Amino acid sequence: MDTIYGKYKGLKSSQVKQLKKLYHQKLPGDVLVTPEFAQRLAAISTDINQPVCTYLNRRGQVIRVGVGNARQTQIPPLELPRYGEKRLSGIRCIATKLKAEPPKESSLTAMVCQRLDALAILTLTGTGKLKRGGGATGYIQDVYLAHLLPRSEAIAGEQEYWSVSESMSLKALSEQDFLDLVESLEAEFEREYVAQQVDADHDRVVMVGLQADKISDQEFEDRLNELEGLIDTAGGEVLETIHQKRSRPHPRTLVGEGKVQDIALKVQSLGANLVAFDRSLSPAQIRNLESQFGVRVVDRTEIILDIFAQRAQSRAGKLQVELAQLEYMLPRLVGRGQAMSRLGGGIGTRGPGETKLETERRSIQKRIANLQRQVNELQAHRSRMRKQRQKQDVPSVAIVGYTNAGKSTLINALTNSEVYVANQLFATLDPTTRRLSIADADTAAPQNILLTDTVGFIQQLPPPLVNAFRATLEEVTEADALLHVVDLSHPTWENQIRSVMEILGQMAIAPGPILLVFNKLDRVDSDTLAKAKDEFPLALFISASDRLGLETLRQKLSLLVDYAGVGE
Ligand SMILES: Nc1nc2c(ncn2[C@@H]2O[C@H](COP(=O)(O)OP(=O)(O)OP(=O)(O)O)[C@@H](O)[C@H]2O)c(=O)[nH]1
Ligand SMILES: [Mg+2]
Repeated sequence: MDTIYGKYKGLKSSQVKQLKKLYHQKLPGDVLVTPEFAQRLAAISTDINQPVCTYLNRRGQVIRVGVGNARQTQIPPLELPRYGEKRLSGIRCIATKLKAEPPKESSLTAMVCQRLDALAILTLTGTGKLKRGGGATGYIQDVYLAHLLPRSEAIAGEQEYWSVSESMSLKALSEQDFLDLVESLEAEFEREYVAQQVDADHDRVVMVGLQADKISDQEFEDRLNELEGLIDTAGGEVLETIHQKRSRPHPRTLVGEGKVQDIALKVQSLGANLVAFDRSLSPAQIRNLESQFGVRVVDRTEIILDIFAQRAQSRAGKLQVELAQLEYMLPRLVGRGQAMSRLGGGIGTRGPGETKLETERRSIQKRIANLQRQVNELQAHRSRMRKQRQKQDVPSVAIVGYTNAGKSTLINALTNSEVYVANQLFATLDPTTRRLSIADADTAAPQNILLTDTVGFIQQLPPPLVNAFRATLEEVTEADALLHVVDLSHPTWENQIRSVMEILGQMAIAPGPILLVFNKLDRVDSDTLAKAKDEFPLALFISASDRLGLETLRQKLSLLVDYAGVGE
């Protein structure tokens, strides 16, 4: 109870003692601050020639004393007694300021991030008188009172997220009806919260991108657009995008300290419940960021995993997704566990909490081993099926490509099937194989081939997914030949080709011959078409949905399997 926070090093022990004594003060519950407390705080602050912040709960108890401004002494959200956009945190800050000027934006931001009941700023005169018996007078010049604004008011008034009073007297401040202020604010927050819940069946997301040196502005923008698409597919709504250029990521929080504050402010002011990063975050980074934002933090991998989890239909699909999720989760268990035990709070929870965590970890490891075994069985089963097909000498062709390229549309168009097609990322998770009859290139005799539609690729495919989906991906590597479908109407089609080739290159078994097929021709302008034809003279150009160029594709398919050396 007598820790002094902030920059108190170099203070005399008598001064530290004075600061610690502030913890013994108790104010009446219904006043913001008493003149006596304010003057005494100002006297200490004047003595040490530094700003001092005190944090009080609604019972009038001092719960934190810190040397420095409101930003430097702030309480991390997870350590606040209560936290959530529905209410205020129940803590107010009484702060001194050496210069006679209104509070700075960084202090106000800190107030928003902590959802403080109020922030009172006392500016100093630089002198004053100590009275006998410990009282003080004359230390305070101007007083400002700041508090959060309900969102509707902030938007209507095109103001910031806070309101700051004109300078007032200490007497006026101490006569403020404090309880009335916080109660009316909270009623408004509650109303907004309920209104928001009504149409909130989705996550409200603040998206964060970090632009490294080597990435061009265009590439960065494309990546963020893709992340927004992923969030949208996962069922979230991006309320705001924040980015930062930085040559080296910050080890603890990825983005810099100032940006962390910006993000926290946005989270609070927009009522977001999720922050999504366009990067992989380490378990420690997630932990640090969550404690600053007070809401869940996810990285790109977790979003992709979430989409896969929502999409998985078959037993095999669910199995592989669960495996990927657990593999991703295991190293992160420690962090979330600590956050949780802190929420549970207090003496006695820590020991058993850790033990429980250890048990949990072991049971997850067991489950992973179990799932691995099942995936191995699946892999063996698929491999037996393939062997059988090979015995029958039916050539197989797998359709691969970036997600949303039109692979499923193509297999439907070629084989009159009804594989699920949607303008979503990762619409297909489970491979589907269909028989296709084509005319042999040489003899014109009818020939059967097997066409397999598979899961789409994406740049930087998360490693746990690659591992978990190896049974599915083997359908690709074990096929006699590949059709690589590219959405030529997509602005980043060239990068998408590169990403797909990279992923294919990383597979254990080298794929057979690849036929490049540019799709969505109906939506492509002539310049792009000319460019693609120039760069890829051997490619085919089709529109799967408009059934354009499919006849040529059938002919080429026959040549392709001939070339692959099967089915003769
Ligand atoms: N304009 C146009 N749209 C197409 C064409 N082919 C597919 N689409 C659309 O593109 C979207 C994605 O098609 P899918 O066939 O589901 O793509 P996919 O490659 O299977 O995607 P994933 O399974 O998610 O990896 C759908 O909205 C299709 O209607 C085309 O030739 N032209
Ligand atoms: Mg598909």
